[in-house]
Amino acid sequence: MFTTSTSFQHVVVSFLSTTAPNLLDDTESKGRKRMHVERFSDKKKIAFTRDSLSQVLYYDEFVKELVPGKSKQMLSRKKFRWNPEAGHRKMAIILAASSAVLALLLVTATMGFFIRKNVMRKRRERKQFGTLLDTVNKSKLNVPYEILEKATNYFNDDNKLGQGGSGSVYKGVMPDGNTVAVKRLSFNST
Ligand SMILES: Nc1ncnc2c1ncn2[C@@H]1O[C@H](COP(=O)(O)OP(=O)(O)OP(=O)(O)O)[C@@H](O)[C@H]1O
Repeated sequence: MFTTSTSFQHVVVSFLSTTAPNLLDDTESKGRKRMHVERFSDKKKIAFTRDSLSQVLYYDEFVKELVPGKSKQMLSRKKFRWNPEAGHRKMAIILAASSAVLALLLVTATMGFFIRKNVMRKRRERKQFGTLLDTVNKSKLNVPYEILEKATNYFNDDNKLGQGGSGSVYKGVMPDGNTVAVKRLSFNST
């Protein structure tokens, strides 16, 4: 059922369901409770069409947007004020607020993730470096450079055993009498 009243101030609609737009059909509305609805923001223009109303009814907020009027009315023909824009505005505010909160949560979580990852990596590197340093310090091969110089006769060419990709290899005799091969690393800056 969908008609305008004689004063052309109100639109009479069948109040059937907040979720089923198809119930606006004339056949379906027969014998159902009726009420007056008027536009809150623009009473003079009866701008409702069957389409726009059915769209509005489709929203769950429809009932919440209906505010009881003040004048004397029959129970079955209650007058309501309805601001169709209010629902959208409220929805827009809720959407904006939830999006902002969600975005903030996302940014915080992402930052937290990367900070934690960085801290864990540094802790791991420190641990690994510590282990490496320990190994080198405790190793018997941790020999002072001066001893290697003496052992190889100051990296004399006569002691050279060969040439590798990262340096020359020299024969050396350690203070304890052991013969060793010493690689003298050469760093190329180019
Ligand atoms: N223990 C050793 N005893 C005798 N000669 C050695 C010894 N180690 C290396 N050499 C000699 O030094 C040369 C270069 O050895 P090196 O291990 O440096 O080769 P490389 O694998 O090419 O080096 P790099 O690892 O720097 O690329 C060898 O070809 C060999 O002649």
